[in-house]
Amino acid sequence: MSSRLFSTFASRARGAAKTAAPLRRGIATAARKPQSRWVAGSIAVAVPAYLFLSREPIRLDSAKVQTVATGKGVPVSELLKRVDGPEVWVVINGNVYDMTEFLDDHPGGRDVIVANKSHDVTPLFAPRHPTNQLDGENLPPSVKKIGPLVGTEEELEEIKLKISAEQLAEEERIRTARAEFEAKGLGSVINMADFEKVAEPLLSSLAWAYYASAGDDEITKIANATAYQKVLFRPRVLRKVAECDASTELMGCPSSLPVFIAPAAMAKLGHPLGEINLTRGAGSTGIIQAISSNASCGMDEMLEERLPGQPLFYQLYVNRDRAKAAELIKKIDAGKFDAIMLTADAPVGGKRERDLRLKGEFEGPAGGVSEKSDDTQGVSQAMFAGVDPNLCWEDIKWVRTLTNIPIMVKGVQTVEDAQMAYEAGCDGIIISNHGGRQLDTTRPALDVLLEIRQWAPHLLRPEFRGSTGASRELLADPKRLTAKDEPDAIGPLQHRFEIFIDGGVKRGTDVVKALCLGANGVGIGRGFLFAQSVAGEEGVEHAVGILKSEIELAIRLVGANKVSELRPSMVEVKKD
Ligand SMILES: Cc1cc2nc3c(=O)[nH]c(=O)nc-3n(C[C@H](O)[C@H](O)[C@H](O)COP(=O)(O)O)c2cc1C
Repeated sequence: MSSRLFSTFASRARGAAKTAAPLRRGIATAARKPQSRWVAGSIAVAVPAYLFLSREPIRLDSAKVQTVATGKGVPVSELLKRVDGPEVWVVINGNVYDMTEFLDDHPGGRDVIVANKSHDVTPLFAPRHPTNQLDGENLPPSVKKIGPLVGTEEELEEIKLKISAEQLAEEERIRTARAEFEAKGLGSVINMADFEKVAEPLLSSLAWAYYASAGDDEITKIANATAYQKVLFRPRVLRKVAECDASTELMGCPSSLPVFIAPAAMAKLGHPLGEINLTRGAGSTGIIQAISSNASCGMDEMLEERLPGQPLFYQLYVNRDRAKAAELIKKIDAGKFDAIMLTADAPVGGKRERDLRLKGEFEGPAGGVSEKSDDTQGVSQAMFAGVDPNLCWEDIKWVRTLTNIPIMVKGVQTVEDAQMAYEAGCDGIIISNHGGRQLDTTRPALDVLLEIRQWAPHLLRPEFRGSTGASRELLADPKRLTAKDEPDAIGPLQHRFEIFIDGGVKRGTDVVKALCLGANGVGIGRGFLFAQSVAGEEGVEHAVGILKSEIELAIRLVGANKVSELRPSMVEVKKD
C-alpha cells in the first residue's frame, strides 16, 4: 500500500520514501526505527509472538550474553531451587524476577505464574504486556527484580516452557497458513472481510477467540453489521463527480477519512508490534487511532511513534481506585491526546464464551485498569476487574476538573443517554455496544443513530435533522444537493457535540450511510486488529486504502464530491 495516497501526516514526516515491501515488513519494520526502545526486545520475540504459544528459543540479549561470559548474575541453579518452595521466581527477557508478593496483584490471576514458576515465561509475557512493563518505575512495587540470568545452553533449555503436542500442532498450523498467505500476498486482500478470513488461521486459537468473541450468543455482534443492509442509497445522477475528497475533521482534528481506529485491547496477541502498528499505520495514512486503556503496548511506546501533529485519542476506563484513575487522566493530559473516549458500556465485562472456554491460558495486560482477577473468571473479566462499576454522570464533572481535553462518552445506546451526555457538557458520544461484546441482544448501533434522528434531532448538525428519503423541500427544488435538506427549526447547539458510531462497519458504503444519517465519523475495531495481525503496519495501511477507495466510490456514486455534501436524502431506511 502506497503512502502516496495519504498526504496528511505521512508526507510531512516520513515522506514518500516507503517502497513496496514484502509481507514480512511487519516484523522488519522493527528495525526501521533504531531509536525505539521496542526494537531490542521485538527482534527476540518476533517469531514466538506470532505463534503466540510458541516455545521457540528466545535469543539472549547482549546484556545477558555478557553476563554469561563474565559469570556474573543469577545462576539457573538458584532459579531451580525455587521449584518446590514457597517462593515464585520466573525469567522474563533474560532477567530473574521474584513474583511471590505480586501473585495476588496479577491481573490475570496467580495460577498462570505459579504454574510456570522457575521457567523462562517470556513467550507468555511478551504478547500481552508493554515491552517496558518491568522497566524502572513501571515495575509493580510487589515484583522484585533479582538480576540477569546466567546459565549454560543445557540449563537454559531446562527452564524453557514445555510445549504440548496440541500447541505444537497449532504452531505448525500457523506456520503453514502464513506461508500460504505470503505466497498470495497482501494484494489478495480486497475488502475488510478478507482480512478477517485471512487472519483466522494466522492467529493462535486464543487470539482469535479474544478478537472475534462477543457476548453470549453473539446476536448483537451480527446485528451490528446486518443493520446497515436496511439502509439503502438514493443516488443522484449527472452531478459531476470526477473530483472526490473523503477527508474530514473529527473532534477538530484533520482525518484523511471519516473513519477512526476504535480502541481495542491486546493487539500484540496478533502481531509482535501490536498497537504500534496501529499508531504507525494511522500516522502514515492520516487517520486517527483511539488507544485502549488496556493496550498491550505502553502509552509512552505509542507516543514515541506519533508523528509531529498526528492526532491521537485515548480511551479511558475509570479505575475504582480514584487516585489511580486521576494518575492515568494526568498522563493522558501530559501526552497531549486530542480527545478522551470515556467508555461507559463496560462497568462489568460481558460474558464472552469463546474466551471462557480458553480460560486459564490467558492473562490480562498488567497496564491499564486491570486488577487482580478472580481465577474463576475468564479472559475479559480480567480486563474489567479494576473498572469502577459505580461510575455515573456526575463523574464526568470530576474528569473535567483534571483535564481540558475534549471528552466523549463511548458506549451510548439510547437517545436518552445521548441527551444526558450533551447536558453533562461532553464534547461528543460514540454510539457503541462494544462490538456486541457486552450485553447481548442489545440493539445494533445503527438503530441508536436512527433513534437520535427521530427523537433528538437537535443533537445532530442542522443539515442532518431532516427525514431520510425524498423530503417535500427536496422535491420542490430537486437541483439542490449541498444546502440543508430540511429547514433548521430547532436552532443551534450550545456547545460542540459530535456523534460517532462503531460496530459492524465493514464497507465504505456502511461508512457513507452512517454519515448520511448524521454521524461525524465511524470507528472500526476488529477490522484493524485483523489487518495488523495479518501484515503489521502495512496491513493497517492496506486496510485504510481499501476503505478509502470504497468510501470515495460510494460518495461519488451517490452523487457527491465530499463528506460535507452527504445528506439524509441520499438514503432511505427500509421499514422492518
Ligand atoms: C478485541 C477487542 C478489544 C476491545 N477492547 C476495547 C477496549 O479496551 N476499550 C473499549 O472501549 N472498547 C474496546 N473494544 C470495543 C471497540 O472499541 C469497538 O467498540 C468495537 O470493536 C466496534 O465493533 P467492530 O469490532 O465490529 O468494529 C474492543 C473490541 C474488540 C473486538
